[in-house]
Amino acid sequence: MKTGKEQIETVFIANKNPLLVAFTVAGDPDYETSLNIIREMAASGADIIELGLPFSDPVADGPVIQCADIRAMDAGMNTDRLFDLVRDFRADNETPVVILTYANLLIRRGISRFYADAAAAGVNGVVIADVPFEESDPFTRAAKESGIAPIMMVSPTTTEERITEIVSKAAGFIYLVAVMGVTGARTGVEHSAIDLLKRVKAKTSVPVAPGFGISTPEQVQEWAKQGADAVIVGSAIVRRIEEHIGDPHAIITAVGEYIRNLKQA
Ligand SMILES: O=P(O)(O)OC[C@@H](O)[C@@H](O)c1c[nH]c2ccccc12
Repeated sequence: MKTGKEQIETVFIANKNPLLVAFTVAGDPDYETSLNIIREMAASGADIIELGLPFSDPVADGPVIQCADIRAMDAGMNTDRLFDLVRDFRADNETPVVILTYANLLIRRGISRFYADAAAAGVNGVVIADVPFEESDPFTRAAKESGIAPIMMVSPTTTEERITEIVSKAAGFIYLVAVMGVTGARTGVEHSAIDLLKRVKAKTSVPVAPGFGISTPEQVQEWAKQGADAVIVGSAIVRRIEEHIGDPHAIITAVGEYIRNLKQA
């Protein structure tokens, strides 16, 4: 059987066009609707699902995802429930799942235990929003032991030297932070990010996926043209959930329609 990390690699190899990584906060607005949202994202063409494990102090997140974190926590989401959610999704779906969260939640559970439980639930990769490269070793090691891809981040301010070190530890894909600041939809594609994509790709064969501020089909097309291996879209999806709170059916329709639009691009 393939490890979680190998399943991510397989999806990249099987697709010539850039992949779509679709983010949502686990348990937003509630467990059942969230499960239906991730099923719909996969059915509408998302190649990888990125699930945010909500945290009380999400320093890298903008207002849209912060509010989603609060909705999900109020509805009872936590680490155990996250793994239940992945397990329920896995009952009939093989789309790779990457968890996005903050270091505190891994440390609180015990780093090894977090990765072992994640692997048992069917998680393929883990991104930690607030661990600098210098402190990433215990996480990367535990990820490796569990067959989970440690997804590493690079940003426009990362030095050449650091990029070299980061890509040497990376697996699954590399998360290219396309704009400085917090998560949230923006327009256009910054030159510094395109330049960063070229610099990272020159150093590694691990796929590179820009995220932060991507929301329009035009941006997706631009990234495809520039040679991105995937694009990551978060806040724009979460915004569609927020717009239809109280109407689960409308949430699913809006998310599905939006994903299909991006996928076409
Ligand atoms: O929301 P945006 O701008 O589309 O960016 C993707 C992002 O949502 C997702 O990958 C993410 C959500 N929270 C994060 C925290 C850090 C890094 C990345 C993330």
